[in-house]
Amino acid sequence: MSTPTLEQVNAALATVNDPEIKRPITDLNMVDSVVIGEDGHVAVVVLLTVAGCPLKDTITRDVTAAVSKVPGVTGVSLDLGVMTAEQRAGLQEVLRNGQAQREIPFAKPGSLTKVYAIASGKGGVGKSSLTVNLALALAKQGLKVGIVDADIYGHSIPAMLGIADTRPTQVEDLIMPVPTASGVSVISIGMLKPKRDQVVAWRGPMLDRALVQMLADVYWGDLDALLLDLPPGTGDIAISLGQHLPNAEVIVVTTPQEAAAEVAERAGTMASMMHQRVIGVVENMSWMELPSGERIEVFGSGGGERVAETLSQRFGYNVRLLGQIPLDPSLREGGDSGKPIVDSDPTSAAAVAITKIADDLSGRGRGLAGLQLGLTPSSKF
Ligand SMILES: Nc1ncnc2c1ncn2[C@@H]1O[C@H](COP(=O)(O)OP(=O)(O)OP(=O)(O)O)[C@@H](O)[C@H]1O
Repeated sequence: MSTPTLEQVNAALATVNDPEIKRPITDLNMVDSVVIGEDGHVAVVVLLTVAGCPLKDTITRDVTAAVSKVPGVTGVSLDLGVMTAEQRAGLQEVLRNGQAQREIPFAKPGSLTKVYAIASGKGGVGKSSLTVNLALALAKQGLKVGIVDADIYGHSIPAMLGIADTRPTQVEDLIMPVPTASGVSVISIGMLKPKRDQVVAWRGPMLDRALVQMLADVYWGDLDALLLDLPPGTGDIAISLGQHLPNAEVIVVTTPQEAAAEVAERAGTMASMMHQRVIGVVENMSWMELPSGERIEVFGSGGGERVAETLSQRFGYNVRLLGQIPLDPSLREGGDSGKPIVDSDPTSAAAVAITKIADDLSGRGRGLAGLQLGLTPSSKF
């Protein structure tokens, strides 16, 4: 067989994506050199963005597999180097694509990314569980999905996705979101703290800076959907989000309980004051199904319907009940073990309910109804 050509090897390398940036390593100037021996042995040097890049094994595996497939290749050796400061600055330039720093791509007119803010009145209603499972369900449909975990009190998203100990890679002042096994990109407010166990006692301006950092200083690439897990209640992050991303669409999570519904209505109203559109309500922990098929309504009933009706009346547009998710031990187990049920137990009742909500969301058109125009908080409510 004839010796492979440089074009063939380069074409093979162009099929390898950097796992964090999700673009071909050839576009990112990560391929430093390719030497093809007469015996068909190919020696490749790939430059990592930072020393100790957590995904170097993935890059090694993918490069070796891609080059091995080229006809005539008898062996592949791969050396990993590290980019110089100058090369990293060049990469940052490529990634920013001429865009000014500190610009939030999702806030730009014409952005095609759907931004969903998952809000709740109080903690513990399942907002984070819904966020991760909804993100995975959307990713399963082939969408490119990102999650911003902005829940300063909880920031439980990384653990729920099995990436609790992963720190994001930084290329100069651009942060790479952490990729999960399911292909969802994640950044968490917990990843911005110097130490994981540090308590966040940030107030308005610090929180605002952290939110902007997660939106503007993270390389998100082209996302179809971005999900934001907000802290419970109507605090500083909700106000900042309204100012920076007025086009975000809000999903309110509640349990069926009367008292929970009342505080959920407040969270929805807050979003509307920030000129964001509340697109629907998700009722979680709606019932528990016994092996006999009997349903026990552990937290009562009607909360989700009530919040949807109240907000519809208040805003003058239809706020739908998007779905009801039953209490399901496998959902809790999936969260605790870092393997969300939409992936690990997709036929469970809760996973089916969440997948239905994802189908509903992705089936919606973009239309003018979802676009928000104002920036300043109104005092209508
Ligand atoms: N439908 C469900 N069935 C069983 N367990 C659930 C369900 N929804 C949530 N849980 C469990 O309830 C706990 C709280 O859920 P989660 O962390 O998602 O809530 P949260 O609203 O994000 O809370 P916080 O805002 O305080 O972080 C978790 O242990 C989660 O696994």
